[in-house]
Amino acid sequence: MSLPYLNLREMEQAAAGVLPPAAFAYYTGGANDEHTLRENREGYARLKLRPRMLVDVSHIDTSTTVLGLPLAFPVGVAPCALHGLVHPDAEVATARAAASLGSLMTLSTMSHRTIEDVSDAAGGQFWFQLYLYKDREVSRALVQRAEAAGARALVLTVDAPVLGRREAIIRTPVHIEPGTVLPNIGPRVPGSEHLDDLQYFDSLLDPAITWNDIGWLRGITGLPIVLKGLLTAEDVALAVQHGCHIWASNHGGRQLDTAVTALDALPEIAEAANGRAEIYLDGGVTRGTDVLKALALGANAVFLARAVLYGLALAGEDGARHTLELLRDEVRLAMMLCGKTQVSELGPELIWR
Ligand SMILES: Cc1cc2nc3c(=O)[nH]c(=O)nc-3n(C[C@H](O)[C@H](O)[C@H](O)COP(=O)(O)O)c2cc1C
Ligand SMILES: CC(C)CC(=O)C(=O)O
Repeated sequence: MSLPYLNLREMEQAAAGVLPPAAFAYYTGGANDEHTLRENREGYARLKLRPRMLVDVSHIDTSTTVLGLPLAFPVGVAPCALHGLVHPDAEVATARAAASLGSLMTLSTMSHRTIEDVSDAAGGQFWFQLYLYKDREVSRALVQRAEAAGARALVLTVDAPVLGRREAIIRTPVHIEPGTVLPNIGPRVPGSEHLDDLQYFDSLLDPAITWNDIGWLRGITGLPIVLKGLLTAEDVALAVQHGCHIWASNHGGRQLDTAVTALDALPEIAEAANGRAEIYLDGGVTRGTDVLKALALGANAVFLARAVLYGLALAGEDGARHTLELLRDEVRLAMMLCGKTQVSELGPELIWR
Protein backbone atom coordinates (compact mmCIF):
# COMPACT_ATOMS: atom_id res chain seq x y z
CA MET A 1 0.00 0.00 0.00
CA SER A 2 1.37 3.41 -0.87
CA LEU A 3 0.82 5.96 1.89
CA PRO A 4 1.03 9.72 1.36
CA TYR A 5 3.14 10.67 4.39
CA LEU A 6 6.57 12.13 3.70
CA ASN A 7 8.00 11.93 7.20
CA LEU A 8 7.31 10.74 10.73
CA ARG A 9 5.93 14.09 11.84
CA GLU A 10 3.28 13.99 9.13
CA MET A 11 2.35 10.52 10.32
CA GLU A 12 2.05 11.74 13.88
CA GLN A 13 -0.25 14.56 12.80
CA ALA A 14 -2.38 12.22 10.72
CA ALA A 15 -2.56 9.70 13.58
CA ALA A 16 -3.77 12.41 15.95
CA GLY A 17 -6.84 12.65 13.72
CA VAL A 18 -7.70 8.95 13.92
CA LEU A 19 -6.69 7.84 17.42
CA PRO A 20 -9.54 7.37 19.90
CA PRO A 21 -9.17 9.95 22.73
CA ALA A 22 -7.92 7.50 25.36
CA ALA A 23 -5.35 5.98 23.00
CA PHE A 24 -4.25 9.48 22.00
CA ALA A 25 -3.73 10.45 25.63
CA TYR A 26 -1.90 7.22 26.39
CA TYR A 27 0.35 7.16 23.32
CA THR A 28 1.32 10.79 23.08
CA GLY A 29 1.52 11.74 26.74
CA GLY A 30 4.50 12.23 29.03
CA ALA A 31 4.88 12.71 32.78
CA ASN A 32 4.10 15.92 34.67
CA ASP A 33 4.95 19.02 32.59
CA GLU A 34 6.40 16.95 29.73
CA HIS A 35 9.77 18.76 29.76
CA THR A 36 11.64 15.52 29.13
CA LEU A 37 9.19 14.48 26.42
CA ARG A 38 9.89 17.71 24.51
CA GLU A 39 13.61 17.66 25.18
CA ASN A 40 13.88 14.14 23.75
CA ARG A 41 13.11 15.65 20.36
CA GLU A 42 14.66 19.05 20.69
CA GLY A 43 18.02 17.65 21.76
CA TYR A 44 18.55 16.17 18.32
CA ALA A 45 18.00 19.47 16.53
CA ARG A 46 20.65 21.17 18.70
CA LEU A 47 23.41 18.69 17.84
CA LYS A 48 25.21 19.68 14.64
CA LEU A 49 26.79 17.28 12.17
CA ARG A 50 30.31 17.51 10.67
CA PRO A 51 29.92 15.97 7.20
CA ARG A 52 32.93 14.88 5.14
CA MET A 53 33.12 15.59 1.41
CA LEU A 54 34.56 13.89 -1.67
CA VAL A 55 33.91 10.39 -0.40
CA ASP A 56 32.57 7.83 -2.89
CA VAL A 57 29.04 7.26 -1.56
CA SER A 58 27.69 5.34 -4.53
CA HIS A 59 27.44 2.20 -2.36
CA ILE A 60 25.99 2.51 1.13
CA ASP A 61 25.65 -0.34 3.61
CA THR A 62 23.20 0.47 6.41
CA SER A 63 23.32 -3.00 7.94
CA THR A 64 24.56 -3.84 11.41
CA THR A 65 24.13 -6.46 14.12
CA VAL A 66 22.70 -6.37 17.62
CA LEU A 67 23.75 -9.21 19.93
CA GLY A 68 24.83 -11.07 16.81
CA LEU A 69 21.46 -10.64 15.09
CA PRO A 70 21.62 -9.01 11.64
CA LEU A 71 19.64 -5.81 11.10
CA ALA A 72 19.18 -4.31 7.62
CA PHE A 73 19.43 -0.84 9.19
CA PRO A 74 20.17 0.20 12.77
CA VAL A 75 16.57 0.75 13.87
CA GLY A 76 14.25 -1.51 15.87
CA VAL A 77 10.80 -1.29 17.43
CA ALA A 78 10.77 -0.36 21.13
CA PRO A 79 8.40 -2.20 23.46
CA CYS A 80 4.97 -0.59 23.67
CA ALA A 81 2.00 -1.82 25.58
CA LEU A 82 -1.39 -2.40 24.01
CA HIS A 83 -1.01 -2.22 20.23
CA GLY A 84 -4.54 -3.57 20.12
CA LEU A 85 -5.94 -0.21 21.24
CA VAL A 86 -5.59 0.98 17.64
CA HIS A 87 -5.52 -2.06 15.39
CA PRO A 88 -7.06 -5.52 15.64
CA ASP A 89 -3.87 -7.24 14.43
CA ALA A 90 -1.99 -5.46 17.23
CA GLU A 91 1.59 -6.64 17.88
CA VAL A 92 1.35 -9.28 15.14
CA ALA A 93 1.02 -6.52 12.52
CA THR A 94 3.95 -4.59 13.98
CA ALA A 95 6.12 -7.68 14.16
CA ARG A 96 5.36 -8.54 10.52
CA ALA A 97 6.23 -5.02 9.43
CA ALA A 98 9.54 -5.10 11.27
CA ALA A 99 10.44 -8.57 9.97
CA SER A 100 9.61 -7.64 6.38
CA LEU A 101 12.30 -4.95 6.47
CA GLY A 102 14.97 -6.79 8.44
CA SER A 103 14.30 -4.70 11.54
CA LEU A 104 13.75 -6.02 15.08
CA MET A 105 10.58 -6.18 17.16
CA THR A 106 10.65 -5.83 20.93
CA LEU A 107 7.45 -7.24 22.39
CA SER A 108 6.08 -5.59 25.54
CA THR A 109 4.93 -7.65 28.51
CA MET A 110 1.63 -5.82 28.27
CA SER A 111 0.65 -6.97 24.81
CA HIS A 112 -2.66 -7.92 23.28
CA ARG A 113 -1.11 -10.89 21.44
CA THR A 114 0.72 -13.91 22.76
CA ILE A 115 4.49 -14.27 22.71
CA GLU A 116 4.11 -17.29 20.43
CA ASP A 117 1.96 -15.44 17.85
CA VAL A 118 4.40 -12.56 17.76
CA SER A 119 7.37 -14.89 17.42
CA ASP A 120 5.72 -16.48 14.36
CA ALA A 121 4.98 -13.07 12.87
CA ALA A 122 8.54 -11.93 13.50
CA GLY A 123 10.07 -15.05 12.00
CA GLY A 124 11.73 -15.64 15.38
CA GLN A 125 13.60 -12.30 15.21
CA PHE A 126 12.30 -10.59 18.35
CA TRP A 127 13.24 -9.50 21.85
CA PHE A 128 10.91 -9.81 24.83
CA GLN A 129 10.52 -6.91 27.24
CA LEU A 130 9.94 -7.91 30.81
CA TYR A 131 8.33 -6.05 33.67
CA LEU A 132 9.12 -7.77 36.92
CA TYR A 133 5.96 -8.70 38.81
CA LYS A 134 5.66 -8.92 42.58
CA ASP A 135 4.71 -12.52 41.90
CA ARG A 136 8.06 -13.84 40.68
CA GLU A 137 6.52 -17.13 39.61
CA VAL A 138 4.42 -15.32 37.00
CA SER A 139 7.57 -13.56 35.76
CA ARG A 140 9.49 -16.82 35.71
CA ALA A 141 6.78 -18.46 33.57
CA LEU A 142 6.85 -15.51 31.14
CA VAL A 143 10.62 -15.70 30.79
CA GLN A 144 10.41 -19.42 30.10
CA ARG A 145 7.71 -18.89 27.50
CA ALA A 146 9.69 -16.15 25.78
CA GLU A 147 12.77 -18.33 25.68
CA ALA A 148 10.82 -21.33 24.36
CA ALA A 149 9.23 -19.12 21.68
CA GLY A 150 12.67 -18.13 20.42
CA ALA A 151 13.18 -14.62 21.88
CA ARG A 152 16.79 -13.54 21.26
CA ALA A 153 17.10 -11.36 24.36
CA LEU A 154 15.23 -10.23 27.44
CA VAL A 155 14.82 -6.50 27.87
CA LEU A 156 14.20 -5.82 31.55
CA THR A 157 12.67 -2.39 32.04
CA VAL A 158 14.24 -0.84 35.13
CA ASP A 159 12.94 2.74 35.03
CA ALA A 160 9.40 1.89 36.04
CA PRO A 161 9.29 0.40 39.55
CA VAL A 162 6.04 2.33 39.56
CA LEU A 163 4.41 4.29 36.74
CA GLY A 164 5.08 8.01 36.37
CA ARG A 165 2.35 10.62 36.73
CA ARG A 166 0.83 10.96 33.28
CA GLU A 167 -1.86 13.52 33.69
CA ALA A 168 -3.46 13.00 30.28
CA ILE A 169 -4.43 9.45 31.21
CA ILE A 170 -5.63 10.45 34.65
CA ARG A 171 -8.16 12.61 32.72
CA THR A 172 -8.86 10.08 29.98
CA PRO A 173 -8.05 6.60 31.25
CA VAL A 174 -7.30 3.69 28.96
CA HIS A 175 -10.03 1.06 28.87
CA ILE A 176 -9.34 -2.40 27.66
CA GLU A 177 -12.31 -3.87 25.84
CA PRO A 178 -14.40 -5.91 28.27
CA GLY A 179 -13.77 -9.60 27.71
CA THR A 180 -10.20 -9.07 26.46
CA VAL A 181 -7.68 -11.10 28.43
CA LEU A 182 -4.16 -9.78 28.01
CA PRO A 183 -2.15 -12.98 27.62
CA ASN A 184 0.80 -12.05 29.84
CA ILE A 185 -1.28 -10.62 32.64
CA GLY A 186 -4.21 -12.93 33.00
CA PRO A 187 -7.60 -12.21 34.49
CA ARG A 188 -7.97 -9.53 37.12
CA VAL A 189 -7.73 -10.55 40.72
CA PRO A 190 -10.93 -9.93 42.69
CA GLY A 191 -10.92 -6.74 44.74
CA SER A 192 -9.10 -4.70 42.07
CA GLU A 193 -12.28 -3.23 40.54
CA HIS A 194 -11.53 0.29 41.85
CA LEU A 195 -8.37 0.48 39.68
CA ASP A 196 -8.43 1.41 36.00
CA ASP A 197 -6.56 -0.91 33.62
CA LEU A 198 -3.18 0.82 33.85
CA GLN A 199 -3.45 1.30 37.60
CA TYR A 200 -4.12 -2.41 37.88
CA PHE A 201 -1.04 -3.22 35.82
CA ASP A 202 0.97 -0.80 37.96
CA SER A 203 -0.20 -2.68 41.06
CA LEU A 204 1.37 -5.89 39.71
CA LEU A 205 4.84 -4.31 39.28
CA ASP A 206 7.40 -4.78 42.01
CA PRO A 207 8.71 -1.47 43.39
CA ALA A 208 11.25 -3.45 45.45
CA ILE A 209 13.22 -4.57 42.36
CA THR A 210 17.02 -4.19 42.85
CA TRP A 211 20.31 -5.39 41.37
CA ASN A 212 19.81 -8.66 43.30
CA ASP A 213 16.93 -9.46 40.96
CA ILE A 214 19.30 -9.35 37.99
CA GLY A 215 21.10 -12.30 39.59
CA TRP A 216 17.74 -14.07 39.98
CA LEU A 217 16.91 -13.43 36.31
CA ARG A 218 20.33 -14.62 35.22
CA GLY A 219 19.68 -17.83 37.17
CA ILE A 220 16.48 -18.64 35.28
CA THR A 221 17.48 -17.79 31.69
CA GLY A 222 20.36 -18.26 29.30
CA LEU A 223 19.24 -15.30 27.17
CA PRO A 224 21.23 -12.07 26.99
CA ILE A 225 19.76 -9.44 29.35
CA VAL A 226 19.37 -5.82 28.31
CA LEU A 227 18.53 -3.26 31.01
CA LYS A 228 16.17 -0.63 29.61
CA GLY A 229 16.08 2.78 31.21
CA LEU A 230 19.69 3.42 32.28
CA LEU A 231 20.90 7.04 32.21
CA THR A 232 24.04 7.24 34.37
CA ALA A 233 27.64 6.01 34.29
CA GLU A 234 27.16 4.57 37.79
CA ASP A 235 24.33 2.29 36.70
CA VAL A 236 26.14 1.36 33.49
CA ALA A 237 29.15 0.22 35.55
CA LEU A 238 26.82 -1.98 37.63
CA ALA A 239 25.07 -3.28 34.51
CA VAL A 240 28.41 -4.31 33.02
CA GLN A 241 29.39 -5.99 36.30
CA HIS A 242 26.15 -7.97 36.08
CA GLY A 243 26.90 -8.98 32.49
CA CYS A 244 24.01 -6.96 31.02
CA HIS A 245 23.65 -4.80 27.92
CA ILE A 246 22.39 -1.24 28.09
CA TRP A 247 19.31 0.48 26.70
CA ALA A 248 19.58 4.21 27.36
CA SER A 249 16.11 5.65 27.75
CA ASN A 250 13.95 7.94 29.83
CA HIS A 251 10.89 5.94 28.79
CA GLY A 252 9.74 8.55 26.32
CA GLY A 253 9.44 11.21 29.03
CA ARG A 254 6.69 9.13 30.67
CA GLN A 255 8.40 8.40 33.99
CA LEU A 256 10.62 11.02 35.67
CA ASP A 257 10.01 14.45 34.20
CA THR A 258 13.17 16.58 33.80
CA ALA A 259 15.30 13.40 33.68
CA VAL A 260 18.27 13.72 31.34
CA THR A 261 17.72 12.56 27.76
CA ALA A 262 19.31 9.35 26.54
CA LEU A 263 21.10 11.40 23.88
CA ASP A 264 22.67 13.73 26.45
CA ALA A 265 23.58 10.80 28.68
CA LEU A 266 25.08 8.79 25.85
CA PRO A 267 28.68 10.07 26.05
CA GLU A 268 28.97 9.16 29.76
CA ILE A 269 27.22 5.85 29.12
CA ALA A 270 29.56 4.92 26.25
CA GLU A 271 32.58 5.91 28.30
CA ALA A 272 31.45 3.81 31.28
CA ALA A 273 30.61 0.80 29.11
CA ASN A 274 33.96 1.11 27.38
CA GLY A 275 33.11 -1.49 24.73
CA ARG A 276 32.13 -4.15 27.32
CA ALA A 277 28.40 -4.08 26.51
CA GLU A 278 26.19 -3.12 23.61
CA ILE A 279 24.28 0.13 23.89
CA TYR A 280 20.85 0.95 22.48
CA LEU A 281 18.88 4.14 22.75
CA ASP A 282 15.35 5.41 22.35
CA GLY A 283 13.42 8.63 22.81
CA GLY A 284 12.35 11.23 20.28
CA VAL A 285 13.96 9.73 17.20
CA THR A 286 12.08 10.93 14.11
CA ARG A 287 14.76 11.54 11.47
CA GLY A 288 17.58 9.64 9.84
CA THR A 289 20.00 12.29 11.09
CA ASP A 290 18.82 11.52 14.67
CA VAL A 291 19.84 7.90 14.14
CA LEU A 292 23.28 8.95 12.87
CA LYS A 293 23.83 11.21 15.88
CA ALA A 294 22.97 8.44 18.35
CA LEU A 295 25.25 5.99 16.60
CA ALA A 296 28.04 8.56 16.38
CA LEU A 297 27.88 9.00 20.17
CA GLY A 298 28.09 5.29 20.90
CA ALA A 299 24.73 3.56 20.34
CA ASN A 300 24.73 0.27 18.42
CA ALA A 301 21.12 0.80 17.33
CA VAL A 302 18.12 3.00 18.11
CA PHE A 303 14.52 2.06 18.76
CA LEU A 304 11.22 3.73 17.92
CA ALA A 305 8.04 3.55 19.95
CA ARG A 306 5.39 6.16 19.23
CA ALA A 307 6.22 6.61 15.54
CA VAL A 308 5.56 2.91 14.92
CA LEU A 309 2.30 3.06 16.89
CA TYR A 310 1.19 6.00 14.74
CA GLY A 311 1.89 3.97 11.60
CA LEU A 312 -0.04 1.04 13.07
CA ALA A 313 -2.99 3.30 13.90
CA LEU A 314 -3.04 4.75 10.38
CA ALA A 315 -2.72 1.59 8.30
CA GLY A 316 -1.93 -1.52 10.36
CA GLU A 317 1.05 -3.53 9.16
CA ASP A 318 1.51 -1.28 6.11
CA GLY A 319 1.53 1.79 8.29
CA ALA A 320 4.10 0.42 10.72
CA ARG A 321 6.19 -0.59 7.73
CA HIS A 322 5.86 2.91 6.25
CA THR A 323 7.28 4.42 9.44
CA LEU A 324 10.28 2.11 9.37
CA GLU A 325 10.82 2.51 5.61
CA LEU A 326 10.84 6.29 5.84
CA LEU A 327 13.47 6.15 8.54
CA ARG A 328 15.53 3.51 6.74
CA ASP A 329 15.64 5.67 3.60
CA GLU A 330 16.52 8.76 5.64
CA VAL A 331 19.39 6.93 7.35
CA ARG A 332 20.79 5.97 3.98
CA LEU A 333 20.50 9.51 2.61
CA ALA A 334 22.02 11.05 5.75
CA MET A 335 24.96 8.64 5.54
CA MET A 336 25.57 9.65 1.91
CA LEU A 337 25.46 13.35 2.77
CA CYS A 338 27.83 12.79 5.71
CA GLY A 339 30.31 10.89 3.55
CA LYS A 340 29.86 7.63 5.47
CA THR A 341 29.38 4.34 3.66
CA GLN A 342 29.10 1.95 6.63
CA VAL A 343 27.53 2.12 10.05
CA SER A 344 30.91 1.34 11.61
CA GLU A 345 32.24 4.68 10.27
CA LEU A 346 29.83 6.68 12.47
CA GLY A 347 31.93 7.99 15.35
CA PRO A 348 32.19 11.04 17.64
CA GLU A 349 34.04 13.09 14.99
CA LEU A 350 30.68 13.31 13.17
CA ILE A 351 29.39 15.61 15.95
CA TRP A 352 30.38 19.29 16.03
CA ARG A 353 31.41 20.65 19.43
C1 LIG B 1 2.14 3.95 24.40
C2 LIG B 1 3.46 3.54 24.95
C3 LIG B 1 3.57 2.34 25.63
C4 LIG B 1 4.81 1.93 26.12
N1 LIG B 1 4.90 0.71 26.72
C5 LIG B 1 6.10 0.27 27.16
C6 LIG B 1 6.23 -1.01 27.70
O1 LIG B 1 5.29 -1.79 27.76
N2 LIG B 1 7.45 -1.38 28.16
C7 LIG B 1 8.54 -0.55 28.09
O2 LIG B 1 9.63 -0.91 28.51
N3 LIG B 1 8.44 0.68 27.55
C8 LIG B 1 7.25 1.10 27.07
N4 LIG B 1 7.16 2.34 26.50
C9 LIG B 1 8.36 3.18 26.36
C10 LIG B 1 9.02 2.96 24.99
O3 LIG B 1 9.57 1.68 24.88
C11 LIG B 1 10.12 3.99 24.72
O4 LIG B 1 11.09 3.89 25.76
C12 LIG B 1 9.67 5.44 24.67
O5 LIG B 1 8.36 5.59 24.19
C13 LIG B 1 10.62 6.33 23.86
O6 LIG B 1 10.50 6.19 22.51
P1 LIG B 1 9.69 7.19 21.53
O7 LIG B 1 10.13 8.57 21.81
O8 LIG B 1 10.11 6.69 20.16
O9 LIG B 1 8.23 7.00 21.81
C14 LIG B 1 5.94 2.76 25.97
C15 LIG B 1 5.81 3.97 25.31
C16 LIG B 1 4.61 4.36 24.78
C17 LIG B 1 4.52 5.67 24.05
C1 LIG C 1 1.65 -0.85 30.83
C2 LIG C 1 2.65 0.25 30.99
C3 LIG C 1 3.46 0.03 32.21
C4 LIG C 1 3.47 0.33 29.76
C5 LIG C 1 4.46 1.44 29.74
O1 LIG C 1 5.61 1.21 29.96
C6 LIG C 1 4.06 2.77 29.42
O2 LIG C 1 2.87 3.05 29.29
O3 LIG C 1 4.96 3.62 29.32
